[in-house]
Amino acid sequence: MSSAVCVRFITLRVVSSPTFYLQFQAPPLDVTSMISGGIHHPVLRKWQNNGRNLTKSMFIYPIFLSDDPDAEVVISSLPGQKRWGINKLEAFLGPLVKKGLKGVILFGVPEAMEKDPRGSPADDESTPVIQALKFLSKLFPQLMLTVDVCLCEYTSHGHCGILSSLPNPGHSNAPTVDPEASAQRIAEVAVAYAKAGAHCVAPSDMMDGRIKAIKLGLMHAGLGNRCALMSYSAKFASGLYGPFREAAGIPANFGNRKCYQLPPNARALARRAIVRDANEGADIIMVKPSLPYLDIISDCTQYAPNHPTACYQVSGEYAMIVAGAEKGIYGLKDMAFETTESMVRAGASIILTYFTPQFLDWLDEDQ
Ligand SMILES: NCc1[nH]cc(CCC(=O)O)c1CC(=O)O
Ligand SMILES: [Zn+2]
Ligand SMILES: [Zn+2]
Repeated sequence: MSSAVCVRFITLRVVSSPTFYLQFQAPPLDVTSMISGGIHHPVLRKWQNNGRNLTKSMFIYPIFLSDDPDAEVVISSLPGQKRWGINKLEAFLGPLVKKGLKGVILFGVPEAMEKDPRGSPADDESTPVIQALKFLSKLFPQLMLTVDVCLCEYTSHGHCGILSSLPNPGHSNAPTVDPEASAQRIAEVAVAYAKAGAHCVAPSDMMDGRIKAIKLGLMHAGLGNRCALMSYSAKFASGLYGPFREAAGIPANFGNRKCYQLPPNARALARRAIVRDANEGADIIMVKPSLPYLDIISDCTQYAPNHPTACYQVSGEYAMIVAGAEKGIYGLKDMAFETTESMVRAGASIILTYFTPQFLDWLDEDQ
C-alpha cells in the first residue's frame, strides 16, 4: 500500500463516517473516461482506423506532359514537379511503378501547338496525352491510365468549354459557356482518349450535361465497357488552383470560372451535381479541392452511396503543405498523412495527389 492511501485511510477513520469511507474506497469510476489505453502502441493506433487505412492503390499521381518530347522542365510553382516529354517517361515512371504506383492522371500541356477557341489540339493525333497513352499502355500494362479531359489547356481563351456567343453583360470577367456545344466537344475528346488506351476519362470542365454525353459517346464507340468515367462532380471555384494554372500554361488574363465551377459555400448545389452525375453514368465521383471540402466528400458517401468517392488534393493544397513544412510549422510527412487521412475519414477511397511518389516510400516505412 502506498503511503498516500494509508494517510487517506487514517483520515477517513478519524472522520468515521461510513458513507464517506465507502465513497473513497470504491469511487464511482467512469470506465468510459479512459481511452488512451487503446493507443499506447503503434499497432494499437493502427487498429483505431475503422478499417480505413491509406494504401498504395488509393493514390493517383498527376503528371504534366509537354509536347516537347525531350522536356524535363521544373514547375516553379509546384515544388518537385516537372513537365515531362514522352522520351523521359520511362525513366521517370519506371522506378515508381516498381515501388507500387497503381495509377496516374495525365494532363497535356501543349507548348508549340496552336490553340483555338474550340481547343483543337486536345484530340489532335500528335497531342501529348494521346501519344503518352499509346506509349504507356504498352510499356506499363498494369498501370491504370486516367486522363484529365478538359479544353482549357487547349483553347486560345483558356476556358474549359466553348464560349457562348451571347453577350454576358455585367459578367465580363466571368464568361458563360455554351453547354451543349461544350458537352459535345468534350465527349469527342474523351472518346479520342479512350481509343488511344485510356482506362478512365476524368472530365474536369464542369460543363452541364457532359457526363451523359461522354458515356453515350463511349458506348457508341464500343468502349463503354472498357473505359471508366470519373466525374469531377463537385469542383469548386477555388483559389487553390493557382500553381496548376502555371503548370498547365493557362493564359493569365482569361478571367475567372465562376459561371461554371461551384461557389465555395454551395453545399446543396454540390449535392445536386453529385446526384446528377451519378445518374448520368459516372462510375466514380470526385470532389475538388479536398481539405476545405471534407463535408462534400462525406456528402458523396450519402448522396452517391453506390459510387466510389475520389478527391483531388490540388496544386495549391500541395504547395501550401510544402511551404509550411519549409517554414518549420510541421513535418512534411506528418502533414501529408494528416491531410490525406482526413479525406479517407470523410469517405474518400481514391486520392489524387502530388505526394503520391513520397507515399509509395512512406507506406513501406513504419509510420
Ligand atoms: N480544368 C482544368 C483543371 N483540371 C485540374 C485542375 C486543378 C488541379 C490542381 O490545381 O492541382 C484544373 C484547374 C482549374 O480548373 O483551374
Ligand atoms: Zn479546364
Ligand atoms: Zn455570369
